[in-house]
Amino acid sequence: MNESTLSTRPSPSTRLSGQVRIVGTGLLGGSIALALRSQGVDVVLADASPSSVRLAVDLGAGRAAEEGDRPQLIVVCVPPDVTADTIEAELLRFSDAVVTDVASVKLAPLFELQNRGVDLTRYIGSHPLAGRERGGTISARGDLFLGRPWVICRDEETPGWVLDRVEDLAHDVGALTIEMTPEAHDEAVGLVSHVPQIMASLMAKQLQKASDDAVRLAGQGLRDVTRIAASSPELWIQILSANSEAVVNILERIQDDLAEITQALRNVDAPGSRRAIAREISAGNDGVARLPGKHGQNRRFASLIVLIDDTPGQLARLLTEIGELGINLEDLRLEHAEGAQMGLVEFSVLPEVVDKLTLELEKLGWRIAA
Ligand SMILES: NC(=O)C1=CN([C@@H]2O[C@H](COP(=O)(O)OP(=O)(O)OC[C@H]3O[C@@H](n4cnc5c(N)ncnc54)[C@H](O)[C@@H]3O)[C@@H](O)[C@H]2O)C=CC1
Ligand SMILES: O=C(O)C(=O)Cc1ccc(O)cc1
Repeated sequence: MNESTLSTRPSPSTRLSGQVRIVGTGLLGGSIALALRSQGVDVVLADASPSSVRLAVDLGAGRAAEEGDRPQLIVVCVPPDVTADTIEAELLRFSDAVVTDVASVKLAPLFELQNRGVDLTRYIGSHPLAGRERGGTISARGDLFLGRPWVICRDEETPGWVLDRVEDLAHDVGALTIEMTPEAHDEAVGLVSHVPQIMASLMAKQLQKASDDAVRLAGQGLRDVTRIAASSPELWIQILSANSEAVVNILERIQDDLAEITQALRNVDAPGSRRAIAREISAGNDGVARLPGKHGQNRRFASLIVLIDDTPGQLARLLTEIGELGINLEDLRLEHAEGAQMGLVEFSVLPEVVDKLTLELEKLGWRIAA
């Protein structure tokens, strides 16, 4: 698709009605832009790098920003260390637009803006918990946010209409909104995103000097725990230094566990050693069972997650349409994030029909999460 073929008529279920300006057209900005364009939203693109904008336009992510644009919503998708500057500049330049950002840390940019005395009435920080280990416009994907959590950090002073616009953005790209304070957000992502990055990098670092024979034996377990080790050091130095307190607290707890298991393994036959090792592994079993989507997983079946709007009759319509396709469902689980305007329906089906079901449901206009 190119500029001339872009439709600017939103599809009927789309909530945003006006123009959206994306500042920073890399992985996150490009992905948000592609998702909004697929819903028919008018998207304008800006980036410090003109070639990044041109590539995003070529990929069908919108049109280049120009004088006279009147965005109703601006989404700042630049690296964390220039996020506050960019938010301030956008609030000044567009005096009636709502501004949000997607930086992986929420307190540091907020403090920077507050210290400068910027009026933050039209700003809400947010963070989609969706990404990839590779940045850049070329890695952008319109389905990146389907079924993923999108944290919104409002405060008591945030007007309802400002909150609505950011919730509409998350809804239109297929994400599930979760309200949190910036403090709670930074502590939570320390655990679910920032420390996992360090653990993946440290494990992958061990492979640097491993023999070719050892590396050749690598199976899925190693791949699972090291995938995000391919992430950009430039981005992560910014994220980790902006959330160092939360990260250090967790690293210290892990250090204690590492010391315990190392000690037990040093002397496996000492009384209590085996019990200590089993306790660590079994605590890990309990932890992994808490991850959403990990309950009662049945490996005999393939699973498929469909997003439904939180309106009466949606689930019934979905089930009827699957019935009409003649596909048998083995199991069904409905997840409804509190406060979200969407539900996730997870189906279990025989592995040989999952591709057909995905294809047919997409043809019927349903949104399928990755
Ligand atoms: N990479 C990931 O998986 C995720 C990243 N984030 C957050 O999203 C933000 C963007 O990250 P990515 O898209 O991964 O990075 P990226 O490197 O793919 O894209 C960043 C873009 O911002 C542009 N840029 C840099 N400084 C700028 C400035 N002053 N003004 C305008 N444009 C500027 C760059 O040219 C680049 O195109 C970061 O704040 C990051 O913390 C959030 C969720 C996931
Ligand atoms: O690739 C993945 O699975 C990630 O989890 C990427 C990621 C990186 C940074 C974020 O703030 C959120 C998500």
